[in-house]
Amino acid sequence: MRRIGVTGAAGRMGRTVIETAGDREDVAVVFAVDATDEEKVADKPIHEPDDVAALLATHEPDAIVDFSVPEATVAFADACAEAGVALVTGTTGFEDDQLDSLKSASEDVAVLKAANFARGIQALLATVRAAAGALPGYDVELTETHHNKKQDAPSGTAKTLLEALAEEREEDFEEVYGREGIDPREAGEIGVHVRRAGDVRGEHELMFAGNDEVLTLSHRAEDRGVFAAGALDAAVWLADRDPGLYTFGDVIEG
Ligand SMILES: NC(=O)C1=CN([C@@H]2O[C@H](COP(=O)(O)OP(=O)(O)OC[C@H]3O[C@@H](n4cnc5c(N)ncnc54)[C@H](OP(=O)(O)O)[C@@H]3O)[C@@H](O)[C@H]2O)C=CC1
Ligand SMILES: O=C(O)C1=N[C@H](C(=O)O)C[C@H](O)C1
Repeated sequence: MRRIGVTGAAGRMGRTVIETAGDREDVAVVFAVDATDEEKVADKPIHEPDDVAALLATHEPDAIVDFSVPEATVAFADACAEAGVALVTGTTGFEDDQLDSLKSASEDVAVLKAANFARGIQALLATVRAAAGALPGYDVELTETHHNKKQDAPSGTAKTLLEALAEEREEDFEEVYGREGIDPREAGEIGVHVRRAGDVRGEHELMFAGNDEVLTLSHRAEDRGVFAAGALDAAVWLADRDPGLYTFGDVIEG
């Protein structure tokens, strides 16, 4: 049984992590932290972000599972590094200096950062890499859709998909965000399109078009439970790892 602290616990994902953990026998939530005024989520008392160092010392968790906001994640990573506790974070929207801070923390403890904990996204990444290699010169357009409360755009997953394309595609490309007016597509562009509506959990679609054919690759998360389950799997996997920066792909590969 792995002991888990949850940060961002009162958010959409934090609540789902607590609920999902409650249905599992391999993890137990030993504390919950959020900036909210709410006193409890499920049966877990909510502690203030400033209490994290004390909570780590008192409860000695195996890992923190974090879905919060970038500046908070950086503070939690520093506290984890100080306490020798592994960190799993699904937070997205980091600036470069914040990513550097996570990298620094990973010199002291195991840190796993993933923009998407759905296993289907790992399969999509592998398929996108294969398509990018097999279809040189094809036009590529990426569309992502999320709920109307999402803060960052494009999504962390969209950025990860673009990184995978950049690694595999022979030609350099430039990302173009939406189009308007007289603005014809130029060779080497990848159009990135962001939609925000309702409570869509998360949809990503890549279109490869050329040679009189179109290949469409897409993934749709149907419930936040898929992200929570992946993050908890990652925490169980990460608990005994050496310091370093890990990906969800590392968990899937075993
Ligand atoms: N990797 C993945 O698979 C997934 C990643 N995400 C990412 O996870 C993050 C959270 O998403 P979601 O749950 O929808 O967002 P929410 O806004 O619902 O949740 C974030 C929570 O973090 C809290 N928070 C803000 N500041 C702090 C702080 N300093 N310390 C502790 N908690 C704090 C917020 O409180 P308050 O509202 O009071 O400010 C809120 O309760 C986003 O970056 C999102 O993109 C989401 C789904 C899946
Ligand atoms: O904010 C969300 O909801 C999601 N965020 C992640 C991202 O930015 O890629 C993953 C998922 O699609 C849901």
